[in-house]
Amino acid sequence: MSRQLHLNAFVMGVGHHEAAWRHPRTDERRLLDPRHYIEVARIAERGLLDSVFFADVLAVGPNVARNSQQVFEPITLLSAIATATERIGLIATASTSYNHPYSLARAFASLEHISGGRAGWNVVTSATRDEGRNFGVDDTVAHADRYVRAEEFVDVVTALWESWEPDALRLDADAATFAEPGKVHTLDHRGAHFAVRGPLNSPRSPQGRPVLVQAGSSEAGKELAARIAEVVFTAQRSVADGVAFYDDLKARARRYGRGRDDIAILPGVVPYLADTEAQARELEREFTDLISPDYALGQLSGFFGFDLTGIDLDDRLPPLPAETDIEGHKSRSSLVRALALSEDLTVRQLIGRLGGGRGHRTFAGTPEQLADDLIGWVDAGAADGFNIMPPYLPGGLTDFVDRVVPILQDRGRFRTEYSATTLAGHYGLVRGTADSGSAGDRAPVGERESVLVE
Ligand SMILES: Cc1cc2nc3c(=O)[nH]c(=O)nc-3n(C[C@H](O)[C@H](O)[C@H](O)COP(=O)(O)O)c2cc1C
Repeated sequence: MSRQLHLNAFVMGVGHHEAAWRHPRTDERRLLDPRHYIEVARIAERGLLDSVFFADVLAVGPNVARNSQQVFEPITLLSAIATATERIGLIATASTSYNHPYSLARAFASLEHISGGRAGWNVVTSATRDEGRNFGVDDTVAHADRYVRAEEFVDVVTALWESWEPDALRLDADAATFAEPGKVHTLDHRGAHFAVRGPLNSPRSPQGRPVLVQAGSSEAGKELAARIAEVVFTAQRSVADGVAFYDDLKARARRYGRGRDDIAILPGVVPYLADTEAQARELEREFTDLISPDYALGQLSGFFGFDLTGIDLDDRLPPLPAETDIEGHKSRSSLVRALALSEDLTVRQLIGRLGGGRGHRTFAGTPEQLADDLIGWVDAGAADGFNIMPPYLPGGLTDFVDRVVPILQDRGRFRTEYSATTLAGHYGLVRGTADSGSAGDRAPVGERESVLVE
């Protein structure tokens, strides 16, 4: 049977295009309205998508005057969405650089319980200097150091999630037994960055633990993904690049003893859909025309850690730091540079091309053409599915769900009903919840001094 696609809706404000909030197809007042995000998640659920996903950055974006900002903290927002949806997976971004594993493990465990096993964590290391400055860090933290901390952070969080054995919770009021102490374990973790005793003050969750997602494509990012990620978001612009990334990541995962189906790889795509290709291109142009160059140059400067504001828009990019010298978004800086060089773009043309998805691939065409394209990528071995990034919301997602999903279904490439209740189930992840972890080696709570719980 042909491979089924996995589809995630990447939700950003009133759309991914940086000028979406200024386009008549959106209502910018809805940016601050939780009902907008609930509506978007319900549209995605109506389309039987695997999940919705929210990104997060811990600082105001490059130009607060010129661009709409992400206003809600994702776990908080997804907790509201969880109560208004039934089946769709809920993926939140959270930083390993500016959080603590215990509190983050607890927040995600709460989302797990609130949603009935639909939570996922997009693990990011927070690449920008402005984020550090909000947490007492003045200088950019070295890329390698961020990933070393991330590796330990994820291990501690995972161990906390697994600190309760699946059947530890008894809830037996007659026997006055809330939980079986012998099945709730400490970690006694002492590492380079964290000392965490555990256990987590939240029982094992419905899907065992949240799904781990990763989206960094540098060497260190791919290594982390290969070891721990179950879903990978990535920005690949051509089938050839997609195949190279896909094969590389699956081969790395094999070295960690993981199978090909243990990781779903989802490149991003920003779809402009219309009845004809010409109309779709015209729609894309309408958005491009609304770009504010001063905002776009701020964002471009952020990718390279190099001030490009004030550059002549009709010039080519000046010589820029190499990926090896960039401590921020390594992989995205390489992608943007390659795009500019390969097509000999002026800065004006480059920011036009980046406006829709910050370097992610854009697609302008008919629903049929997009369905063909997506299936083509999967059949070429470049993807297991896609991160759908509507340029405007909710309309861009409605069009995808109403016009592209049915074509994928007719071709037998997408589910016609949910067969699972958990996020891991939607992605077909086989994980041994009952036997995962080596909790048995750790000290049961009953053998420790008692903790006064208030
Ligand atoms: C689809 C997608 C979503 C991302 N979302 C976030 C995000 O919400 N917050 C963030 O700090 N980085 C985000 N990133 C960036 C990566 O997680 C990573 O930090 C960045 O690519 C730099 O990592 P690298 O140097 O390993 O490539 C995202 C990347 C992709 C492809």
